[in-house]
Amino acid sequence: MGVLDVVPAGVLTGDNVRKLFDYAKENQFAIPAINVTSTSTANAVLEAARDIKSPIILQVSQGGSAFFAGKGLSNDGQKASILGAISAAHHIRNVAKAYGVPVVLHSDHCAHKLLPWFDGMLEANEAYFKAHGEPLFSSHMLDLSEEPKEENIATCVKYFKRMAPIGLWLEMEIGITGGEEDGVDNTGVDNAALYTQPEDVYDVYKALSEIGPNFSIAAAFGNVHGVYKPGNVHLHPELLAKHQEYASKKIEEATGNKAVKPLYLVFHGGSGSTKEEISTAVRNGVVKMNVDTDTQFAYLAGIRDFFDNKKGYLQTQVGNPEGADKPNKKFYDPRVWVREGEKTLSKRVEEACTDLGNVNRL
Ligand SMILES: O=C(CO)COP(=O)(O)O
Ligand SMILES: O=C[C@H](O)COP(=O)(O)O
Ligand SMILES: [Zn+2]
Ligand SMILES: [Zn+2]
Repeated sequence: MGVLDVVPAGVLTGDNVRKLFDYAKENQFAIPAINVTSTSTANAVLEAARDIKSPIILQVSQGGSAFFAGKGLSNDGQKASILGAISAAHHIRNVAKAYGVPVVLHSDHCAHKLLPWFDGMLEANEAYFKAHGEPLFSSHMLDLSEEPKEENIATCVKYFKRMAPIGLWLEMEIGITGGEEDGVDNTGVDNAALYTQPEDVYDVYKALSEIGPNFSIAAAFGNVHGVYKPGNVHLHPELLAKHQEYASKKIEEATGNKAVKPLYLVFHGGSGSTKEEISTAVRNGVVKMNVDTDTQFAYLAGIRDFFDNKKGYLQTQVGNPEGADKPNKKFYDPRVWVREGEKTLSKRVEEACTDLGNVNRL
């Protein structure tokens, strides 16, 4: 039995998202969530998933969404980020089935000051639900981890009550991801905030599970966005086992039911992580790992190497090392050099899938 026996190809919504994550948890693998900023990057990620027969998660950040709509648009009131996220979602929905893989369509960190972006996407989901009986996206992340815990949870509860009835998954963050995210600079946060405690994770579980089962928790275990000199990031994915055990114990006390690894956990800052850190995280119930920085670098690599290797063909429209009258159109056509970035991006996505055990899963 494979993933396609459990969920269909194309964008998943509602309980299908949970069915996919349950299947991943039961079979000890996780799915990478790759940040996409254009149709080119989105297609390259889908292509990788198709080639290695894997389900995949595509996500847009607030800045990535604005880029999708075009940097030339004003982002006053998050207008461009809302429009870009909707455009990305429609594009991905339009092509996902053709790639033949199940896709989770997600939006990334949304801090308090970015809530108007979230509100705009939520309105689009509600309108789409009215017309099609399912939301436009699969899931969204709320990141109120900079706020006091009570406020973080209360805001998640408020939004989840609106999301659950239309079949949207919620990812929330408790404990802070270090480094930089969307204009939020977490480079100097207190070290303790980078490691979430089991009691705090359970508080989230308790509050959200009263509304519905379709949510995940990005509990911090030293995660940092970006890639730094070795030794600067101290990841402790083994701590995630304590969250699962604590939640199991509390659930059993409250209901009498035994729950094995009841939490759906999310790994932020996947770039630069070791294979060992990744497999420990998966063993402890991580179902989604975000990768952005490494795939950004991978997209550049193909284009950079093309420019280096074809330098003599890219200086003028006519004239190259093969002759002064030779045209260079087939070298400067963006479909040629952008494609080189797509190929190297696809390879890096395949590597992320391999690290997570997400290969040949359809
Ligand atoms: O967590 C991420 C996006 O939310 C990605 O982090 P990296 O850029 O470190 O891979
Ligand atoms: O927050 C983490 C993601 O890598 C998003 O990054 P971004 O804001 O640069 O798009
Ligand atoms: Zn955060
Ligand atoms: Zn993140």
